[in-house]
Amino acid sequence: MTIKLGLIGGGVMGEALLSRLIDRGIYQPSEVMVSEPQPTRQNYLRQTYNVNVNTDNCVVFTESREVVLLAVKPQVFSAIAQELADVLTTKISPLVISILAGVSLSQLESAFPELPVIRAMPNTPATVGEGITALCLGAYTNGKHHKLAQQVFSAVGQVVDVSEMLMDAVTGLSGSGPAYVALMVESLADGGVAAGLPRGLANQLAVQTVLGTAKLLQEHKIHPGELKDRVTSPGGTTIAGIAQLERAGFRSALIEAVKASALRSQELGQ
Ligand SMILES: NC(=O)C1=CN([C@@H]2O[C@H](COP(=O)(O)OP(=O)(O)OC[C@H]3O[C@@H](n4cnc5c(N)ncnc54)[C@H](OP(=O)(O)O)[C@@H]3O)[C@@H](O)[C@H]2O)C=CC1
Ligand SMILES: O=C(O)[C@@H]1CCC=N1
Repeated sequence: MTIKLGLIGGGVMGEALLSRLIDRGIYQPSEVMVSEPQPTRQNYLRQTYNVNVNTDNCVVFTESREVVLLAVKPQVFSAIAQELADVLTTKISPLVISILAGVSLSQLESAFPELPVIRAMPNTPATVGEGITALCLGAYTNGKHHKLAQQVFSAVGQVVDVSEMLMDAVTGLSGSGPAYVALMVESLADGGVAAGLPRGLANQLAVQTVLGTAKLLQEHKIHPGELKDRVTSPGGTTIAGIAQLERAGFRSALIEAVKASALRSQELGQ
């Protein structure tokens, strides 16, 4: 069977994308080859997804006919680029898609000269098809490459095209954002426990509150401020809670978190 998708790095994000792409039938397991250094992880990926697994990134690259997805840490990017340098050819090349935080199109195009590359920033809700991925296209891509990337990432959620100057900000917001939301859910549940709720019920209330609020904002397309006003009765419970959040600098903390993450993304690309 021809390998269509090569995945270099089958960690958290690589697996999130892999699981959904296979589940949706975008790629058959036999059409996928993953490279991973650790034998335990290799066995896990082979057994869980029935995909081909290899330790040699060059084999994964040369065998892949459609897409090579780079999903390693940005810190190992140059080592991988050096490894692959010998097998690069402009004759038949897969589309290279990098999801590495901070690594720029110009760095990708220096590593893969004259090859079609796309810089993408997905997020972990991709695992359940509720991700959002920002794409920016390299100079050697064409409409077919763009369509292919859209097909891959629309299988795991929404897709937006952005100019590269926005990619660090996207990383700070939607790339890292699931961690901030998870922290908020955990804290809401802790608050519920502090107020006397059993842990299981507190977790359920916290998760569903965040999920339902997001769905309401999305489906009714209302401004978050308006929704806040709808919940806030005069002299009621919510305004007492909001006053406390404002005292603790809640909004500012989130703004600064997104800015710090965007800055770190910029640093990782230097
Ligand atoms: N996690 C997230 O929410 C998101 C991550 N990203 C980006 O995705 C990339 C991967 O992140 P994440 O999945 O969290 O990280 P992980 O560490 O979970 O995954 C990276 C994987 O690559 C493997 N690896 C290390 N060296 C090599 C190598 N030389 N060849 C092949 N595989 C190798 C690692 O193995 P080992 O552990 O043994 O070193 C690991 O399994 C990062 O660049 C990150 O910026 C983008 C969006 C969201
Ligand atoms: O924390 C990180 O660096 C990666 C990039 C976006 C989400 N996780």
